[in-house]
Amino acid sequence: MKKSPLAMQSTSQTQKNKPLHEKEALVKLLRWHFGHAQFRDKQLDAIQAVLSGRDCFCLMPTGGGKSMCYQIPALAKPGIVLVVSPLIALMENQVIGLKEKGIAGEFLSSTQTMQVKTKIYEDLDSGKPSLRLLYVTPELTATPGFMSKLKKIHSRGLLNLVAIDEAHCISSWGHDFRPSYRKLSSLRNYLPDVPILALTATAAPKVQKDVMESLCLQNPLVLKSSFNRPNLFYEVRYKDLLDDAYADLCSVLKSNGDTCAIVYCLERTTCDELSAYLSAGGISCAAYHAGLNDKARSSVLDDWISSRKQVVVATVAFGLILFQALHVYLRFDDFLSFFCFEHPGSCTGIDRKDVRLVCHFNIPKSMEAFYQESGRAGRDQLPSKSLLYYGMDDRRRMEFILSKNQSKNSQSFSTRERKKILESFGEQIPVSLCKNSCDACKHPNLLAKYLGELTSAVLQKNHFSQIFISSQDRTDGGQYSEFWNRDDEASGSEEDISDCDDGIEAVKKVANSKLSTKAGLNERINFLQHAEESYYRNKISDKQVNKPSKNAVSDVLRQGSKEKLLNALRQAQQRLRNLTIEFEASAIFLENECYNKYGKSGKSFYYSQVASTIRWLSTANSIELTNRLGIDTDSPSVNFISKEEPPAAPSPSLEQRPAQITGKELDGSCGSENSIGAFQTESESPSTSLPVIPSFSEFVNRRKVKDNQPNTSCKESPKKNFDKRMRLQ
Ligand SMILES: Nc1ncnc2c1ncn2[C@@H]1O[C@H](COP(=O)(O)OP(=O)(O)OP(=O)(O)O)[C@@H](O)[C@H]1O
Ligand SMILES: [Mg+2]
Repeated sequence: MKKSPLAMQSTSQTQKNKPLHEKEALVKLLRWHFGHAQFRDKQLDAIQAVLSGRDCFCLMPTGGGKSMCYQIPALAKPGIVLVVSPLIALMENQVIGLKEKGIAGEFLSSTQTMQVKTKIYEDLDSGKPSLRLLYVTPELTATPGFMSKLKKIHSRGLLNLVAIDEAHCISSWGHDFRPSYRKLSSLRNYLPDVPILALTATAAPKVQKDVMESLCLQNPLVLKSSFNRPNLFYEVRYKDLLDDAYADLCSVLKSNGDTCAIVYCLERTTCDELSAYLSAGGISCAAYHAGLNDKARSSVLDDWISSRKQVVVATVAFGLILFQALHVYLRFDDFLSFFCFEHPGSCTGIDRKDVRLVCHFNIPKSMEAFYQESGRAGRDQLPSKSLLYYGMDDRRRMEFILSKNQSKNSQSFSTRERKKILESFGEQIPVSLCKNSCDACKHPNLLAKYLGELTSAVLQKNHFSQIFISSQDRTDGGQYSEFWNRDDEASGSEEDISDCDDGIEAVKKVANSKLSTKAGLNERINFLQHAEESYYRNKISDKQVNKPSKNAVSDVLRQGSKEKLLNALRQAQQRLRNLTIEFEASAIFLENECYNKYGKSGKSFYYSQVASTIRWLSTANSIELTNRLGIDTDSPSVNFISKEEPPAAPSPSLEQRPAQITGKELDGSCGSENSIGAFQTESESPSTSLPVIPSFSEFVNRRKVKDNQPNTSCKESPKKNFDKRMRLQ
């Protein structure tokens, strides 16, 4: 609704030594032009400071009302306020808003026609410009032509203020550095007595200092509102614990009813896929990213702003690179295309007041970006929500991108988001300030449960992507263990432990696999052992265990393992000669055992059990083997060719384990001593049930017992012992 500007107080007011503009006159302007009853926190202080000619640095939360701090001064006295803004779209957005209120505002940018620009310049040169606010990009202020026009306006005493919006872009410490903003430091040289107002919503203390120094602010009034957005509820959901994050988001949007929402994604492809999925689920939504042509983008924006579309699924460019802005930042395109996501930028100013939900479907690149983007919600100060989907894969990807981009590490978004956000801007707050407006405060137990499950899931997925097979002294004397990461393991299913022609050789081959981690062997053994124990302690809920994940043991893998076990059994028969068993049935039996014990816990454990079994087969003597396979002779899967009841092997007492190999065993006779690797859990004596292959923990514990035994004989190192067996083969 257009209104004529209120009659401005003449400068004669200053003769009465009254502050140039008293509060009630300014409140009148606020009510008359913008319809707001009162100034918000710090707005009046900033306005009065700049009207009195003082520099001001103003830190206000997203949606806090920073624009008012320069729009009111433009109405309070004749002349022009110059506003420097990083985005053409933001400038256009504000100028449209001003014109609707009858306030003469314009913006200058490379996207305008010469005709429009000429008209603006003529007004500026007229000596009595009608313009009150002129928005420009930092690039334009750096051009000599524009600066000479500005100096002319200034020489006529018509330049009242230079406002720099999104001032954090000046600082390279900021999350949104714009090199062109650095040029603004020359403004002070050319316009020494014009007050400068720097405004931002996201600036940590270091950035604040950098901004004030770069702009050469003189004794500025520093106003810092709390970054807190009390009307925002922060929630984190963990993708690694969800069956389907897409479906989860769809149900969240549906439960929100027909409210307006923004969903931020890292990449265009995710935008398109997610938008299509949500549309198919009945959500009125559209994708928005720089891959759309200008026409498509402006229609998506119009539909969303006019509520024809409920949800926009956008790359972080949404508040940043709208169709016009692209022309200004074109040079960034090559940078963008490399990361195939939009210009990482402060998602400023898209001023739709009633955004009730902002969802980050991928983790944002920094806390500042998260704050800016989540700040698009609830700009009318009504209760709104910020929902972040946190996934380990997303985090790894973001860290890769940031490492390429030499930026700060991506933040870990876990709990107490509000507290973390405010602290990242240097604002210490008591947890009580949150007043249950984040999931950590509102549902602490639920969150603790999720984090526990997430830890186990991540351990199983990420740290168990390494498989521990056994430890041998390295041929070069160093210590190593057979850790290899999941990729090897996956590729290893063709050429790993027993695909070589000799099981022992195969174990050696695996044993020589290079380390994939830097930690020492013992630390890794301990780590893996604790992880295995804690895994079984906080067993992931059935839903998770049964969840088909890429770590599941597939039939193909099981078939491969059975073949390996079959090979190992054949090699044992060659070694022991007098062993007559049904190989196929025995291999199936042993593989079943591995699967029954570890199949549900994922590939890592299952593989290590198969490997342990193969290692055992390569060292067990006939008695142990027949015991292992023969006690349960009724079992359909195990039939012995030899009919006589195999003698039950005496259960080796603990101190004998692991026994040394004796010459007798090596010639295949069934010595009563144990052979290396013949572990049995003390709870099982051969007569009652099969000797079990030690679990990883048992294997480690036995190793520790052995390592701690007094060195009564010059024990052969497993390596030497290993070679001896090789020679005797
Ligand atoms: N004193 C006030 N009373 C009520 N509403 C206000 C007041 N000042 C500003 N607003 C409204 O608050 C909303 C956000 O204002 P503005 O766009 O200036 O915020 P901002 O601080 O620039 O946010 P951002 O950091 O996201 O750019 C606008 O809709 C504006 O009309
Ligand atoms: Mg703003």
